[in-house]
Amino acid sequence: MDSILRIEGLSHRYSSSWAVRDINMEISQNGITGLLGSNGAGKSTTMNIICGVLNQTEGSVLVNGFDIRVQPELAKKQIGFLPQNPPLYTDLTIDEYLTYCAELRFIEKSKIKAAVTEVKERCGIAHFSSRLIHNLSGGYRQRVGIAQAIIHKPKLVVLDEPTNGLDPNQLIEARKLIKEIALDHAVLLSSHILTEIHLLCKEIVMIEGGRIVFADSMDAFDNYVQPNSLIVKMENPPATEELLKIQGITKIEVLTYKEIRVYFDGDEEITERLVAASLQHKWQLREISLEKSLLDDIFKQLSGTQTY
Ligand SMILES: Nc1ncnc2c1ncn2[C@@H]1O[C@H](COP(=O)(O)OP(=O)(O)OP(=O)(O)O)[C@@H](O)[C@H]1O
Repeated sequence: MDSILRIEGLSHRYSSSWAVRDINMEISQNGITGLLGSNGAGKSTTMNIICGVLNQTEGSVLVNGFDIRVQPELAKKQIGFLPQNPPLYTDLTIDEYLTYCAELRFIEKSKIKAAVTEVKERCGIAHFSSRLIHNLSGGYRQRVGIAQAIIHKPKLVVLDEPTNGLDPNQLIEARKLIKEIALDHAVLLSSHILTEIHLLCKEIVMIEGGRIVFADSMDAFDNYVQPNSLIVKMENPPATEELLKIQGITKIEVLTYKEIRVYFDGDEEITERLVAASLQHKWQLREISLEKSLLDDIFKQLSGTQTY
């Protein structure tokens, strides 16, 4: 794989307890990779190490080929980081703050103004250029945080719970912005919310108790947690035996007169077969919904009961 980030055998211990244990992962040059895990799973620790904010106890992190411990300056040039608590100077205006960030990133003096203008446009904050950051809403502060993370055009953008605490409208806007950024950057994003990762990411790395419990494409994750039951509502439901004749259906549970739970194995083409049978026999199908596993169940399933 053409990777921008390669992590090998990464472990970290705070005083006596291990927060992260033997993390191995690789992410490619573009697209969004989601780091999913419940609170305390080790997401921030991993991200802080990737970005050189924290020195790991064991293992290595290579960013675009540069080891964050051996060549920290070169490695950090490749990274833009939005930590869980955005490092904003709230007494500065957006312009002042982003100019300062550009200087910290060693952007050439003559190019700073253009870089600030470009990033403000991209993050939709240009109209608030002279507003003090403490007078911005949470959503706009987050945009400023993202702006400082991409001002130097890093290859890898690391966003630690970037959508946390945003209201529904801000959430939609933030997702849009992150997707847009991923068009020309590799993005690693953490969240404890499966839906968030699902909506945004093409790859998913799930950690629990400091260890990776699942790492693959979002499609593979979907297959892994593939529901094997459907709720079906029909005006004129047939007898259970009729439904069991449909290929793939393994069990029927009658919930109410017009509502049944259908268990199936194999792929989701079962929905097409059900629709076709309903049309043919005039069962008057009104609704079909796949039953998705709850995140808690998936966590339990993936993390097992391992203790260490
Ligand atoms: N500075 C610290 N000193 C001691 N233990 C810490 C420190 N920071 C984190 N931990 C512990 O390390 C483990 C992993 O924490 P981490 O913050 O990386 O998890 P997280 O997945 O980011 O969770 P959250 O979403 O709640 O921030 C937790 O058990 C946490 O209590």
